[in-house]
Amino acid sequence: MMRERSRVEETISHMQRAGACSLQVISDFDMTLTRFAHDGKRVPTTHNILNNRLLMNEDGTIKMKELFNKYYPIEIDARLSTEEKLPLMVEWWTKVHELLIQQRIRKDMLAHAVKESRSMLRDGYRGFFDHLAEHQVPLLIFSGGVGDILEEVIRQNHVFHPNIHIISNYMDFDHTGLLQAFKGQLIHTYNKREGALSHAAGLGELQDRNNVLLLGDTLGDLRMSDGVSDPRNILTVGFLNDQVEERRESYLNSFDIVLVKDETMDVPNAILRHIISSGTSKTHRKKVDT
Ligand SMILES: Nc1ccn([C@@H]2O[C@H](COP(=O)(O)O)[C@@H](O)[C@H]2O)c(=O)n1
Repeated sequence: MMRERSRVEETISHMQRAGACSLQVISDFDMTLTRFAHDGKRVPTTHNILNNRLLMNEDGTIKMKELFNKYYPIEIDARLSTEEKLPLMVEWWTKVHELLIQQRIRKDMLAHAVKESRSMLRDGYRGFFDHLAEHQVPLLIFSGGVGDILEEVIRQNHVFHPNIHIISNYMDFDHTGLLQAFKGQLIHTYNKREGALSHAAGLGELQDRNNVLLLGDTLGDLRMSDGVSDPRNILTVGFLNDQVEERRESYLNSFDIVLVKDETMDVPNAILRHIISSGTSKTHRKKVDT
């Protein structure tokens, strides 16, 4: 579904003329680059991958599920405003991080937990990651999930390429490899603007790339591009995975393109193929300039 077809086409056409050298991709991770569901079951988020007997005791796994069941419906509730949700999201993340710290999670078990999990990137992910890397288009992954797990998921799928930058919640381990804290400022669904301004704006590689393809699954993700300096064209794609009828209107009013219960990267891949393949490449532009 599209908001205003002609405006979307015009934006894509501007981005295509500017080509790969002007482009950056900013994406959320959980339920945007990863699938929402597979075979009728939810695919775990990075936080939920930690909810594994290898890492947590039974009491811990029960508490973590209870917290998910309490706060996730609030996160996606179309009747609540961002302002109403914000303190509750901080409460959720804080409680879960405290719980994970109490569980004394071991760093050397993380890869194993990811391997055992049902985590899955969306169909067509390889084309997405490889194409961006091949054309040296930076991919900024901006996630309220757990950075260490996120990295492991993309590593185990063999797509952790050098063009990737990650802003997320990273674990801090003590000298024996036990989780003792989370590093830096907490990132959750609805404070991505602050993260964008304090982290993304400083990434040198992103300077002069004023065309943005933004991918997200919540309205909070739209703020991920707030750190882009001098943006020219921003095309936003929203994955509407859950509570479709309740949220359809707000997604259509907020994202340029809305993908409903689409577990693939087909649409972002088609847009990227169009922008990257026929646009002005770095080498071509240099030749033209000289
Ligand atoms: N304890 C938690 C906290 C959050 N989540 C989900 O993870 C998503 C955050 O990651 P993004 O990559 O999407 O920013 C968020 O949407 C929550 O639903 C969780 O599962 N457990």
